Amino acid sequence: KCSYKLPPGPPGLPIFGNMFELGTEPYKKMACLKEKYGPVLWLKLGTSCNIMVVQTAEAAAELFKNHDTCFANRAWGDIPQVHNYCQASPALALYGPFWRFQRRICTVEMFVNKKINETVAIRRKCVDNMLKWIEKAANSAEKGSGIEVTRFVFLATFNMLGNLIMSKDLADPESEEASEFFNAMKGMMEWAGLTNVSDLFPFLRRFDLQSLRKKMTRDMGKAMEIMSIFIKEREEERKKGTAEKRKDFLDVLLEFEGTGKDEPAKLSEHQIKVLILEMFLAGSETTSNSVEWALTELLRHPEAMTKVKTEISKVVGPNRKFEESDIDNLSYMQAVIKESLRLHPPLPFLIPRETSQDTKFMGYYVPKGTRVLVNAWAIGRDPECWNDPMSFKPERFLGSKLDVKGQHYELIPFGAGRRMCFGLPLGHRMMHFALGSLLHKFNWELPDGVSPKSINMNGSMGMTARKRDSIKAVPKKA
Ligand code: HEM
Repeated sequence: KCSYKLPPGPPGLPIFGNMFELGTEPYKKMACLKEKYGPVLWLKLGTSCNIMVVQTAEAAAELFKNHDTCFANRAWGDIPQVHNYCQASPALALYGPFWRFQRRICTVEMFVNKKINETVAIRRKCVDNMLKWIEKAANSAEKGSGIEVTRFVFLATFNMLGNLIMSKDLADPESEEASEFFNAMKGMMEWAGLTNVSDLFPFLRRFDLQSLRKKMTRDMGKAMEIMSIFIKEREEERKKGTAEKRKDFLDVLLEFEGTGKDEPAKLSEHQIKVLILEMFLAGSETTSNSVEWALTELLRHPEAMTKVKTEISKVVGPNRKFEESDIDNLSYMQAVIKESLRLHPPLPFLIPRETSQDTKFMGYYVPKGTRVLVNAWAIGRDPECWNDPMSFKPERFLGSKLDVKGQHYELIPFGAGRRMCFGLPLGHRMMHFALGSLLHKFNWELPDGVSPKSINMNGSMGMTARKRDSIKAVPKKA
């Protein structure tokens, strides 16, 4: 096997490898290395973390078409093992029958179009609340100072998921139980997004130098404890027959009876809790960040803002609300979202995969246990694939068949292949509905003293790549 070489990469330091070379936006740094090292990059972080980075659409096509199974495992660091989370998590599951079962049940019960269409009213209610919160915040903000829009989009997305899954508003500032859950989840998202020294130097694991394991154990424990209360409440309601008529995802999971062969006979409470937590972790920040980047790009490009507003005015008009059913008729708004996802994929490396065996990839030797990152950020800005790749030009998608569904490897914000995002249909719907409603209800302006050119477009890498400075904008009633 050693007649093949490892992919090329910068030599790095002894012991530390390349860990000091990547900065706060590692996807940008890695994209710069493409020129020197080509489509596949090799990095070493600390003493134990070997990373292969796929940097071009061509290399991504090779991975997803010809090596997908061998690259279909996920890497487990120290943190996801807290409370045995990764044993029951679909996003971290090893590629196999339990993961397949989880994907099937989530898709059939939550993400097929029929199910999404049955829950329009839930998202309507959450978006209406979001618009009310924004109006209230705008009224109490200092004139011309702007509000942090993403906060409200995040709360609305969180509530959409809470209602779809458990028929509960979980980001309600007036309920102590709900806000405790919300805070615990926010903590989990923060700890999951930090680089953990224990993963780079496993011999340091027992010291937990950043206290990340401790903090994750605390916050995940809290979230699970509250979930146990929700589950108990629901079981009692079901016994008494006082549960709501609409079956939500929690009901589906509690009622599940499988064959016990390639699917479990019943789901344990732990499996139910992890599956539900995962929907929040995977679906809330990704969606609200996508809306934030899209709104930011529109504020930087007033001509695109005018076009999208004109389109919405024509299709929706002033006398009714923006509805999900309008989305299909708004080709420019769809192009705005695609263009924004091209430039700012919320998961710039997708979710890291891990090789399940030694393998040969594009002429290189890739050992078992290598972490595989697909740099969707670099691919979305590759001049080989895109004309004028750094410019925000939604028009490039008008009349084009390019989409984000994992068939066009130059545009993969939701990934591709077997491990592609299965929340795509819901995420796509929530994103368009939230952005469309924000644009329909308000005219957005930059705060006093901020010009389109002065907006800081730097990102920062946590669980997702968010804007480093959250965008502030002034909503004026349209
Ligand atoms: C704008 C919104 C979203 C974006 C950009 C996004 C992006 C992604 C990406 C890039 C992956 C990894 C794909 C890969 O490794 O090839 C992923 C996986 C996943 N996403 Fe999403 N996602 C979004 C919304 C959602 C929503 C709303 C949910 C559920 C409520 C969700 C649930 C998941 C799950 C469970 C996985 C793991 C799939 C697996 O490992 O098999 N996502 N997502």
